[in-house]
Amino acid sequence: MRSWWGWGTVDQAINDAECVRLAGQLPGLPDTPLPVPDPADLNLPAPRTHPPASLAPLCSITAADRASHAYGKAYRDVVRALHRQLPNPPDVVAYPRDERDTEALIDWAADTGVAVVPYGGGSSVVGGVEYRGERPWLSLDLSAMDQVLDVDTTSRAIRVQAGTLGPALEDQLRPHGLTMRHFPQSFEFSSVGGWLATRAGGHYATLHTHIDDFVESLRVLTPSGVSESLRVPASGAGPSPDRFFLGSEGILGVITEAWLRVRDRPVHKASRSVSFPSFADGLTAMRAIVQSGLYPANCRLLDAGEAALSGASTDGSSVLVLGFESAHYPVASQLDAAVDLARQHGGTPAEPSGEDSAVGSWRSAFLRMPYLRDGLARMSAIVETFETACTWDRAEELYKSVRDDVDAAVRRVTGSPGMINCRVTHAYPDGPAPYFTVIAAGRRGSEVAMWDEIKQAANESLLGNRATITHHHAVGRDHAPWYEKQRPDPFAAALRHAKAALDPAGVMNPGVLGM
Ligand SMILES: Cc1cc2nc3c(=O)[nH]c(=O)nc-3n(C[C@H](O)[C@H](O)[C@H](O)COP(=O)(O)OP(=O)(O)OC[C@H]3O[C@@H](n4cnc5c(N)ncnc54)[C@H](O)[C@@H]3O)c2cc1C
Repeated sequence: MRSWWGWGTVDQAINDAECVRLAGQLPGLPDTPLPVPDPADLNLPAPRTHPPASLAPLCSITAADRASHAYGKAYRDVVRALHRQLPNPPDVVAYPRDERDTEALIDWAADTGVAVVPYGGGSSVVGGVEYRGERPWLSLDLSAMDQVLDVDTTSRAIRVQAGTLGPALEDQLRPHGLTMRHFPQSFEFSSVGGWLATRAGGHYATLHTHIDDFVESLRVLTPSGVSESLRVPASGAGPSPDRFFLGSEGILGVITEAWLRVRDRPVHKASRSVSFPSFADGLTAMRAIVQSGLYPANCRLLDAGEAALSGASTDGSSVLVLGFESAHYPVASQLDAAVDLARQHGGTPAEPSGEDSAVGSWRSAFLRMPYLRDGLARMSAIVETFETACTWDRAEELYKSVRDDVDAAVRRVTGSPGMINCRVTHAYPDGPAPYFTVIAAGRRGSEVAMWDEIKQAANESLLGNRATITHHHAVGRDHAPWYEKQRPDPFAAALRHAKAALDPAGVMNPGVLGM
């Protein structure tokens, strides 16, 4: 059963004793975890609108449905839910079965001024699925639209419905020997439509990183009609309709289907980790590897704090995790070439022995991390991440300056030092995408305000360092003020006009992307 307030499934959540044990590692936290409220006890405000009888069978107004669709899965969402702060849950949650249902729901909303918030897996960490305005609102949950509808094995592409979650997608591709290999950390509980609407980043860390790279064609239901792009491998015909809707985060319409590129399942795999005396040495080695024409499937650099936290190293070194894979040819020689480059830049490779233990520790810690975050949140710790990208010439400076700025903010807000760790999750020939984790002791009842102040400092630091406000977490409502500062004005004006043309009643996800 899915957790209504936290990450993943209820059975995987950290139990009370484990929460207390985890919190023991961070001085200054309370002795007991926040209890998990039952949605039935939340006293949610009564729904302000009701769908017409023809749509009622698709809709729910139960406390469990409304509470579980009130927020995404950011730290501040989890904490607010634990503190029973749900003043503005959706008035109605709808589960359309197909595009026709979706269209009928949007028509009703546009006619009655109800805001529509598309909901895929609900894993947004930027306030993307949480409406903050005054209107009644509908959470449009696409989870019933979860089928791969066509498999073109000749061109190796699939037509898939937007509500399909990561595991259901891969399950439907497996019998064909195919895979998409787009693995965001949230893979298990995020959807194809959500990936497309937020320009998600998968953890195959070079070459095909963003979902953009997989798109052949999109079908989008806007309040003004359906937009379906021509399905071709590439096109130079004017501005791309697919690029226009990618990252639109539900403000222009609902992505209902997509044709996406897939590939043969890999059978050859090789991985190894390399340790470095400093993060700067690791960055130099990483740059050499991604500029060499080798394209590792995994190429991630953990700083000393991150490596220690995930168990990948205990001696203060930074660790580069490298992996190659192919469906068609052995990859050992590519791994050797990358390890050689790392060695030339001061790296010490781990002994090659089957599944490298640093690689294995990092991977299991990575998948377990969201559950640990929730356990720590129940103990009133502050645990959150943010991410960015910049060019290589500024990477080292960015790392230092963001860490210093966030460290100062943590000390100011909490009165004590926190842990600020970094990993580079994606690497391009022209720059890395650093991902920061902040862990600090919060004060019970003030956790969200404390985090918001730290996050504000982080965003200002990214802006000051000319790094993007987000590499793959999207803009949503939380990043909108900083996104607006980075977005060119003529482009903002064009987007505003486009939204007015496609969504004249202004009902589609108001507030997101600053629209
Ligand atoms: C623990 C954790 C780890 C994460 N790791 C990653 C990661 O590795 N990479 C990454 O990119 N992101 C990551 N995220 C963020 C999040 O998972 C992504 O933004 C993801 O793409 C959202 O997909 P979703 O289906 O959950 O979308 P939702 O959260 O349901 O929606 C996200 C936004 O897209 C809109 N939307 C959803 N579906 C549609 C649709 N069909 N049509 C139009 N608009 C739509 C929503 O209205 C909302 O604005 C992580 C989040 C968490 C909590």
